[in-house]
Amino acid sequence: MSTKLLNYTNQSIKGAIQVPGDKSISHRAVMFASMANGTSLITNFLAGEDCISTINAFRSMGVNITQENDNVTVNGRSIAGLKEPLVPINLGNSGTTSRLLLGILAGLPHHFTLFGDASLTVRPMDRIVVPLSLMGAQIDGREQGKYLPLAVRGKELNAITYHTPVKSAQVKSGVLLAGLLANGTTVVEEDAKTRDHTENMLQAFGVKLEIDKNTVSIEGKQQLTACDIQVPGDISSAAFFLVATALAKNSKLTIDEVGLNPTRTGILDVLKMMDVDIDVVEEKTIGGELIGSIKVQSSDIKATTIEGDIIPRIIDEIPIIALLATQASGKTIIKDAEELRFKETDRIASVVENLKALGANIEPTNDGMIINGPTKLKANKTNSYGDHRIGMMVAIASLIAEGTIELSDAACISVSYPRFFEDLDKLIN
Ligand SMILES: O=C(O)C1=C[C@@H](OP(=O)(O)O)[C@@H](O)[C@H](O)C1
Ligand SMILES: C=C(OP(=O)(O)O)C(=O)O
Repeated sequence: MSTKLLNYTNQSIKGAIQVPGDKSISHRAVMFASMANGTSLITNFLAGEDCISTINAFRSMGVNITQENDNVTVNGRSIAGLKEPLVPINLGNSGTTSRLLLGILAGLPHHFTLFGDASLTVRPMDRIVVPLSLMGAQIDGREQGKYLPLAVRGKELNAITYHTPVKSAQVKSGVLLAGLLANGTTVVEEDAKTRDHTENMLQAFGVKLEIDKNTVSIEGKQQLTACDIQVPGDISSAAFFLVATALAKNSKLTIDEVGLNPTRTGILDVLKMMDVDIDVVEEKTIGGELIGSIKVQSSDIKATTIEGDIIPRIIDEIPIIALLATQASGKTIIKDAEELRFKETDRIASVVENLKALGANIEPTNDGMIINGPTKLKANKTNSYGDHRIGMMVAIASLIAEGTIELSDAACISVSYPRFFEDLDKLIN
């Protein structure tokens, strides 16, 4: 296991940066291009481990995909042309690959076996297996298909109307993709709007959808037509440097070409609520995705309460928001975020354990955490437990913690941000 020593104490962040491509959009680009007729070019693809798992899954179904750094060319085979893989599909660490792919495989006339790493194997799959079974899917695994490994025997599927009990873009997307292969019109309703990259990109590939507030309808048996995709920078990766700059002394940073899809920009709302000095410029829309730049500088931070419908819009940013809250004046309360318990780690437990080890005043609750600040942080032993976002949060904590932090399992950061430390080192002076 890789241990990294982190000593960035009192460094400033300065300059301009473009973060790597968006993870959610990169996954979908490979999936939809593989299912399309024709050749699609994906630029600024995130070559992180999770998205490579998606590429490998479609290669095993006979799709010719060439990847050179962040350029990916996909020779789509059409949905009907996807072949039965001869080997089990390894989903690695990727929840997104698992839930979306299950939606596609459930309706193909083949047999599939799927497995993942130790973390993915204990993440819930019943949230997608249950609605797919209602559509006629045959999926089996431990505890009625609650967990990987799973066996899928593809079937003719029928449309459903499904109200998602969890606020999850992965569930919404998996059901919509099954709906694309099914007979009839599938409708997915959600209580709060989750990220809508599936809806945006399916339309770019020529699929017709109806969207009415938090309800999406898709008619089955539509074909996808190849489409070039330019992936915007990942705001979830940018979030680490936004918070780093707000926390570090004499710091000023511009992040260019970053995705500003409103279903993803909850972090910008939270930064404003906490008095962080940021300025956002919206520049263009490509493939239904808004792109622009964000400027941020060192700030005096104020505590806040974060709850309700904003949670799905910041779900992956909560670990780094928790670090910011340790330096805010007052009590920050994060609630309605029980979904954090089902990520690469139980992120309520792993955030609290690591920030406590660094001296923060933070307590877990059932559905979030309470943080009292500001507290001076001090180096200690920390552990990502294989969770990329926990690893990056600890690395950013090192800018304000006194001494050298020891981070166990730092290598997992390459799941979503392989060049994270190179970028951090470039910005420090
Ligand atoms: O659809 C997606 O690309 C994602 C949805 C979210 O998961 P949930 O749908 O489980 O909330 C998010 O945490 C994950 O990083 C990516
Ligand atoms: C939760 C995440 O990803 P996934 O669910 O795809 O593993 C994440 O990237 O923080």
